[in-house]
Amino acid sequence: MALIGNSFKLHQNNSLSGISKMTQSQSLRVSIHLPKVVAMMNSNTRLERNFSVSVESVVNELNAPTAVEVVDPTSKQHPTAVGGGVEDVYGEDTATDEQFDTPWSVSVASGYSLLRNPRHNKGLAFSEKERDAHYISGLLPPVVVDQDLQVKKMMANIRQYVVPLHKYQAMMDLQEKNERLFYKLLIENVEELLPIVYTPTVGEACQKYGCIFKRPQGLFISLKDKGKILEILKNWPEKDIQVIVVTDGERILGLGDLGCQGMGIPVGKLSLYTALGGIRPSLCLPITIDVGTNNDKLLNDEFYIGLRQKRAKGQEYAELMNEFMSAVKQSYGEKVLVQFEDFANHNAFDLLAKYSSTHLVFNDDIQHQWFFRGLISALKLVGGSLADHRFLFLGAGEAGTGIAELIALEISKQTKVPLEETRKKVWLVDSKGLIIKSRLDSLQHFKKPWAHEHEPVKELLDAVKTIRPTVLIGSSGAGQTFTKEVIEAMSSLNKKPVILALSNPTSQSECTAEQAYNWSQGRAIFASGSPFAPVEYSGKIYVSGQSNNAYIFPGLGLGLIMSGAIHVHDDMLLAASEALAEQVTQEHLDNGLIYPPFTNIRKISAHIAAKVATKAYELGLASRLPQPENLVAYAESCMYSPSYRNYC
Ligand SMILES: NC(=O)C1=CN([C@@H]2O[C@H](COP(=O)(O)OP(=O)(O)OC[C@H]3O[C@@H](n4cnc5c(N)ncnc54)[C@H](OP(=O)(O)O)[C@@H]3O)[C@@H](O)[C@H]2O)C=CC1
Ligand SMILES: CC(=O)C(=O)O
Ligand SMILES: [Mg+2]
Repeated sequence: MALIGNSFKLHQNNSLSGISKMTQSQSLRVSIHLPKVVAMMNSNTRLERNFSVSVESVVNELNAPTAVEVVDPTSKQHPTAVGGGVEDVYGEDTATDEQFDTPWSVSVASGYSLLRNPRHNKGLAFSEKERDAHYISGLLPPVVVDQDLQVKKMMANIRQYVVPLHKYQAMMDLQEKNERLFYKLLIENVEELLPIVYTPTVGEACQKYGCIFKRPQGLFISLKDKGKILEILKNWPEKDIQVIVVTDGERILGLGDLGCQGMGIPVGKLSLYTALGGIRPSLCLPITIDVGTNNDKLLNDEFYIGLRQKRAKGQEYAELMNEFMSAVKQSYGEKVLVQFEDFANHNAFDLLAKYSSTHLVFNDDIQHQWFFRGLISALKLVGGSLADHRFLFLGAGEAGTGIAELIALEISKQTKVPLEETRKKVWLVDSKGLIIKSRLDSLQHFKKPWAHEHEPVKELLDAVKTIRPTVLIGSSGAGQTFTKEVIEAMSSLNKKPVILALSNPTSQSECTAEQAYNWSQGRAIFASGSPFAPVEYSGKIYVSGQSNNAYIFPGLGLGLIMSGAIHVHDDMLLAASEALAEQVTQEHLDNGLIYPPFTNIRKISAHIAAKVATKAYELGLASRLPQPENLVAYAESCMYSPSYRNYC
């Protein structure tokens, strides 16, 4: 909870600072969640004890009990109850009911510290009245500007940078200085800024995270914290967390093991939860679990910021993850959503399977229902039913086998042919070649269902020639593997070859848009994980789609939170992907786009959230009752708005 207006701060160790600057005439509002306080008083935990002391301290120190107003924010009369009025007791928009589970540490920002508080800082947009009321007159030049002008100015600044990483750094600086302006910029310029805060630039940011790290953007939990993870979670300033994105940094995009520097990924994903899905920033917590790294370059880099040891595995790894997952539940309750991100496949499948029954978890590197819908759109352009097509994947890991299974399941559903049979429509190539029966014994468990009868084939080009796929999907993390020969072979087999290069970032994309269109003489139906600029081929402009899970997880998260879902069910993921598919219009398809543009992503997210929530209610997995009548409208009303609040 934050209070604006007095030079006063309550610290977790019970001390008060700046109290002498207060006069009795200055009023101080302390807004608390009364039921929670009762719980706090009955408890012995560090922060909770502090709270009871804190309110007393405030009253005693001021010697003016009437100056402390204790407000029950659950009261209907409370001015900030819903939708964010002008008053901003919580320091941010308060749109969902969850708002009342506020943190109980009190921090009061004013004067110089207010300008350094990213959640409340408005920079030159503080009005004269606010400047007077909050002791910031003189700290800013006299001009007062509105937020729109600030957006215009920041965009001009960012556009001056030529190097994408410099744009990334400018965005991160902004996020650390003025959170609302950061989100307004991102929301209003999503097509331009998504490639900066997300793939591809976030990949380079992770590679250089050791050098660009400035201030905490999330929590680092390492092997050294074993036995203390619960305490570490308490060091994060927010106590009401609803979404965690966690990585252990072992498979960062297609860039491999970046150890502790993988932090850029949870930070980037969570900024999309807010910008694209409307989940308040304070509810989001990026976490990196540092169990070491097997990346020798990092281990030998004197500036590396993580543990300098090889990765822990086996029991040591499992115990740390287990403590983490328990601590998360104990700290934030059963309904905190944990998204596993960019774990290597030897851990990712097991973690998802293990915690699916006990926690609200999902992994968008494995669960690709959204992609499947894009594929259906692509096939509309080519013709034929799903069962008429043959699919070849380069890459048989989390993404490849996850998508392959969805395809086989859907063909089985449509044709009533058993799954074991429909899987034969799908072939996968890994680093050792085509996955076939004779390799069965040495295959990882997730590859085994894809081992079909065939002669050994080592190279992708030979696999294309012998399997004769209609759809080629890149999920290898290996850049430039769809060579000219491969795409020409696909084009000689198909009038309209479907080529989907999913690997991120751009450097790891199996081919570029330009290559796909040039080498197929403009006939390819192409989409990629990271965005490519439009391409001109033979006088025609080709705009390729971005096939990326960013379409789905922000809306999915919002739907889970607003329904109070207690488990992620596959049908909810399917509902999310159906909602996405509904947003693809005939006009998009006519332009070769199999996904809608990101420009309308908040609207898309509201639809996804509503479909997910509807499914949660249908399945009896929603805990937030009664069910709102119009879930799309409700989703929209829950969304975080980055507009400034009025502090007077
Ligand atoms: N667009 C999107 O939204 C998403 C994109 N991705 C991207 O997909 C890529 C793969 O991710 P994920 O499946 O999790 O990774 P995994 O590590 O689980 O799988 C990679 C697979 O690619 C194979 N492979 C690697 N290099 C080659 C090569 N040169 N030739 C043939 N096969 C190769 C590996 O073979 P082997 O098993 O033999 O080692 C493995 O089967 C990443 O780049 C990631 O960024 C992932 C999720 C979503
Ligand atoms: C997009 C994503 O999650 C990945 O490339 O891993
Ligand atoms: Mg990922």
